[in-house]
Amino acid sequence: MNLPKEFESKMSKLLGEDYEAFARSYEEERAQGLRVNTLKVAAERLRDNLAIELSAIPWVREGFYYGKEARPGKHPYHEAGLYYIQEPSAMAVGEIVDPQPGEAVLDLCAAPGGKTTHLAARMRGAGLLVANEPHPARAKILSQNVERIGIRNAVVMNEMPGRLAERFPGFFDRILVDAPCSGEGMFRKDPDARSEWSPDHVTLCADRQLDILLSAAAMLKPGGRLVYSTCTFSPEENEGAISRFIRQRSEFEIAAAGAYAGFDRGRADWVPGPAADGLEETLRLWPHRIHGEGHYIAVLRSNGGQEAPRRKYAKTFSDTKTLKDYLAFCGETLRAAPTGDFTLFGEQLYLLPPGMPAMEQLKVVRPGWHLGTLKKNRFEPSHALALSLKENEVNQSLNLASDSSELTAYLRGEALQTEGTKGWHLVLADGYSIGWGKLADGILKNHFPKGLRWMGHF
Ligand SMILES: C[S@@+](CC[C@H](N)C(=O)[O-])C[C@H]1O[C@@H](n2cnc3c(N)ncnc32)[C@H](O)[C@@H]1O
Repeated sequence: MNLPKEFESKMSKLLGEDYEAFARSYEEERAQGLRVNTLKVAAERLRDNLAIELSAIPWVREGFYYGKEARPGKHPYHEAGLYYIQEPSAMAVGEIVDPQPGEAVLDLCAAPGGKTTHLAARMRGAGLLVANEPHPARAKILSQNVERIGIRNAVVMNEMPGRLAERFPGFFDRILVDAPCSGEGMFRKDPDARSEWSPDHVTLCADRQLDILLSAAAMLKPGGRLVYSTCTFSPEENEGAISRFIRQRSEFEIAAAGAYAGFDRGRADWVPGPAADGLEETLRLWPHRIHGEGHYIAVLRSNGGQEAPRRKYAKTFSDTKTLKDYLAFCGETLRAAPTGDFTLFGEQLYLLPPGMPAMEQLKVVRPGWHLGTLKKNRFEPSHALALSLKENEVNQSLNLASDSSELTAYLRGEALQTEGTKGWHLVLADGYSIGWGKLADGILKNHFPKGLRWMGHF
């Protein structure tokens, strides 16, 4: 593989006798992984049911390697959100953030959503997860992944970290900064990272990382946990960024990130400038030591900072007049109506996660659990609602085998012939929700979203 020359000589100086093994790893096949969405299915169960050979990734209990011939992205279970395809080393980050149900958690650089979807599964639908991504097109992809994975308690935003810091001082229990970086750890996977690399780009990334960390710090509760990760090797962006940050925010200290077989320790001796205490508690993941790409992970704990001021909560409503058609839909279709703090964006009805602060003047892509559209005199359920429901939560469903021609026809957008009660039916693949259909006179009208439909190449 053609690597930038200056990168090679820098790594050779840093790694010394390890450099040869490191360089050889670029000639090897990269690892491919999927992480089971435990909001929907237990890891062992998916492993038993998916006709793809999976082997355990040692550092994450719901993560598996799959072989290079397998195409898990083209399986109905992927459409049903039963797993997220994620680079194996990246799965260590969610494991180390370790969010708990009921907490307020921020994923500040979140697209396309690998870590967001991991954090959500660990939160088990309880608490508030804010997933933010400043790049608009990437924020949209993040939002689609939140939908597919069936997350009910996430708000997706499209803001710069500084704007969020003004609005959420001292608010979050845990924050993840999975920072934009020079991507040296992804050279095997991503040719663009190779062609964009330069020493100046490394410096630019390091300065931006410091800015993002300072914004994140302002949003953390006293005693909160801030996890910083990159997919690069450069000390400037890793131990260096952490050291510069702690010099500016002395109430932070490095906390132990844990010990995992094959993971190395951070290197204080590589820091350009004064090094923070405790860098040996941070983690370096090397492609020549584990079956995964390069990563760096640091855990920071705040021992001071700002208490959250009293805040304004997001505007909600609960009048049954506005909700009439929604409640009628729930009565017919669902065993229990989702209730809580409702909000309307145009005619789109959402349930806010509990404790969500006011969002005025912020760019919000998804303000919570999307229930559907309040049309004139009727309610149309959303794809997000379908993907977050289980078979035992609906009155009518149509369960199709994942390898059946009926399911393929459904995923292509075709209507299906079936008998049953008139009205909305949750369509399932082997018992896992995949979309809506509306039945009348023996024909199930297809409500699988047009943009997701399977075309000829499947
Ligand atoms: C490493 S990627 C995040 C990957 C994501 N966490 C995941 O697991 O799927 C970094 C993200 O940060 C975003 N980003 C770029 N500049 C940023 C900034 N100034 N503040 C926050 N995020 C930024 C990028 O657009 C990119 O989506």
